[in-house]
Amino acid sequence: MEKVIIATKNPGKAKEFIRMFKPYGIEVKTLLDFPDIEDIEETGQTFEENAILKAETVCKQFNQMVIADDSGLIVDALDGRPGIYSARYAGEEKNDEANNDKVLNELKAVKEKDRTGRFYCALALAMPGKETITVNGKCEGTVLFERRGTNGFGYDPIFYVTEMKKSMAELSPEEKNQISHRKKALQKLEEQLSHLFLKENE
Ligand SMILES: O=c1[nH]c(=O)c2ncn([C@@H]3O[C@H](COP(=O)(O)OP(=O)(O)OP(=O)(O)O)[C@@H](O)[C@H]3O)c2[nH]1
Ligand SMILES: [Mg+2]
Repeated sequence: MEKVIIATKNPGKAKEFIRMFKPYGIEVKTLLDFPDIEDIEETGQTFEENAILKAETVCKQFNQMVIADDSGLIVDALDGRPGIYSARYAGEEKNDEANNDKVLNELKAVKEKDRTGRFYCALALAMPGKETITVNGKCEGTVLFERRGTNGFGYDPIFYVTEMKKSMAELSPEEKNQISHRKKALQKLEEQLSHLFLKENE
């Protein structure tokens, strides 16, 4: 693979993908490079369905290999919410601060041991004339009682990563990219399609 379009308009995701693809020497463009492309309505009932929808729509428009990411935070005490509605949990305008406030508020009375959850990422790779491939990755943790850290985006400040003993927003970009749901999903894609992911010196 020489170049890939990531079908996202989320600047936080875009940054993470650009960094993750660096070692492969693969040219990455995102929809932030193509501001005229219209928003794709996420009408699916699952992360996978939405990722496929985004990847296939953009693949048709560009006739090129496209990866889409549909992701979100799943909180057990909230029956899986915000889930596929993570981006717009507190309203249509996609406000990270308001989303975090809403989750913290809903969990106000929930004890630490019951605040478990995970970030989930579904990736879909759409290729002209081929079957779309989907993979997923998860990152387990708990929801904090207040924000911690300033890195990352979205719910990162309120999500404590069990494996790292830090909030996601306290991790450096490199650290987050080693353990994130997004990285784990991309690793699975690489395992399935190793011939597309050769590093520059291989
Ligand atoms: O703290 C976070 N760290 C993460 O690593 C992360 N990954 C996803 N999310 C949340 O889930 C929504 C995705 O929704 P989503 O997949 O529809 O993306 P989006 O609408 O933001 O952009 P697009 O890719 O659709 O253009 C995002 O907006 C965030 O609220 C994350 N939050
Ligand atoms: Mg979206």
